Amino acid sequence: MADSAQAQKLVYLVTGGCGFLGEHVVRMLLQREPRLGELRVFDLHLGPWLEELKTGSRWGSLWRGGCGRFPIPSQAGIPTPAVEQMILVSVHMDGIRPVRVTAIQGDVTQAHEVAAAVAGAHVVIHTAGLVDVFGRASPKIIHEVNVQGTRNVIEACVQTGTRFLVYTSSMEVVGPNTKGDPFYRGNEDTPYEAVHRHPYPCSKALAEWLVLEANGRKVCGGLPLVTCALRPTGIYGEGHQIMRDFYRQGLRLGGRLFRAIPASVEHGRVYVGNVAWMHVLAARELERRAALMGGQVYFCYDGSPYKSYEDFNMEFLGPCGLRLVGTRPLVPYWLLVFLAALNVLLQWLLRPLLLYAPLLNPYTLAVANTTFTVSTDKAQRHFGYEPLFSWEDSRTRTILWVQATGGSAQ
Ligand SMILES: NC(=O)C1=CN([C@@H]2O[C@H](COP(=O)(O)OP(=O)(O)OC[C@H]3O[C@@H](n4cnc5c(N)ncnc54)[C@H](O)[C@@H]3O)[C@@H](O)[C@H]2O)C=CC1
Ligand SMILES: C[C@H](CCCC(C)(C)O)[C@H]1CC[C@H]2[C@@H]3[C@H](O)CC4=CC(=O)CC[C@]4(C)[C@H]3CC[C@]12C
Repeated sequence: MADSAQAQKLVYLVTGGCGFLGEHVVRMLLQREPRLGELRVFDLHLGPWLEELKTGSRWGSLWRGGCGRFPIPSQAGIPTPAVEQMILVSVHMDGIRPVRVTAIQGDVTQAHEVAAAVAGAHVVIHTAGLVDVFGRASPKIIHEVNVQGTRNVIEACVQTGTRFLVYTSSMEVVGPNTKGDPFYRGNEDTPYEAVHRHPYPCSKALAEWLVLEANGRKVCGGLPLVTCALRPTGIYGEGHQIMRDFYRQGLRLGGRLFRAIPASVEHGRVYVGNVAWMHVLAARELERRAALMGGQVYFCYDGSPYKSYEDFNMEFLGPCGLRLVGTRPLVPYWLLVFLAALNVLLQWLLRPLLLYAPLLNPYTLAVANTTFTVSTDKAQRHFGYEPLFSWEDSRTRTILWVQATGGSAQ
């Protein structure tokens, strides 16, 4: 990748580009990546928001320009997945410039679809994943999407000559572990016994390992692949479905939520805009700092305060009119453990009839009830990451989003 913005226009691919985080990564690239020439947005479900980009009708106006539907040519005989292209004029930080946005409806578990999307890309940001800790999907599907999907992305890079891969990992790769050991303000080198049983963290850990292992592999053309993995803590912000679920639950309960977790348990959280910014920066710096960044992991963090999961949510839900009842948990912990186990049983019994997947289960209870916070400057030292959004900004943006969409079906 060349240094000047004029010298080379780069092709970026964002897998999972229509998800909660992926959408923010896409928008961040359009706003803040001066060398962006083409942006490929790959997702199983494209959703309506890409269309809305053209009119700028969601989260502020970014866009002007036209759109056309036409197939991209099949690369090296590989059949292409469903593709829509838009030539858009992005209002970038440093001026107005054309960017080709290519929406690709595809499945990361299908190697040929991934290869077609990756061919010709300079950088891949792989955020696609199945985020399920509620038992909605089977362990097999979680493994297929998160592990086999990641393997397909790596192999596609190797086959097609794409050299730079940023992977969205998770704090869950480290913990909380099955013993519930606290991880207090830890960094990437803090010793911690990472032991998992749940399919989601197991799959993320395996996928992260694949990505890091692939660093240095020769891609088509003979140059080495450069990879790194970012490990966000619990992400919040515009588009966070669980936050909206809690808001709606609070409204149903007459404007109240009931404390279940002690206020002393700290749970790490990070604003989605800062997670997106960290991805954009990491992707940008991977070539220049390949020796330093290649094969590395980075916790993804910002200035969000260390609080319990519920107290943190109240930073947004409070200004939206909800109240958290109780300074201490209202039900004893043993009862929560019992209810969580009961939910597992009910999920199993009801499975032939319906999908019962409540928020409370033994895994989510353990995660919410175990201190896990990070404090590190590794990303700052390695590629100059500083949060783009202050805590006040992040909070305001999230509150406005909850207020705007909390009661609607959006
Ligand atoms: N939400 C959170 O708190 C955290 C999320 N992460 C990671 O961040 C990434 C993004 O997560 P979110 O945006 O929260 O989830 P999300 O569910 O909103 O986004 C994931 C996207 O991947 C797409 N996808 C799923 N299966 C696919 C497949 N087979 N082929 C192509 N696309 C597929 C989905 O359609 C969705 O748009 C995931 O890899 C997740 O593991 C990491 C840490 C915390
Ligand atoms: C749903 C949980 C809160 C329920 C509280 C209860 C049991 C009292 O009703 C959420 C608590 C912690 C969340 C997880 C955490 O933020 C880390 C995550 C990282 C990821 O990579 C994916 C999402 C998640 C597992 C996140 C999921 C919801 C919680 C378990």
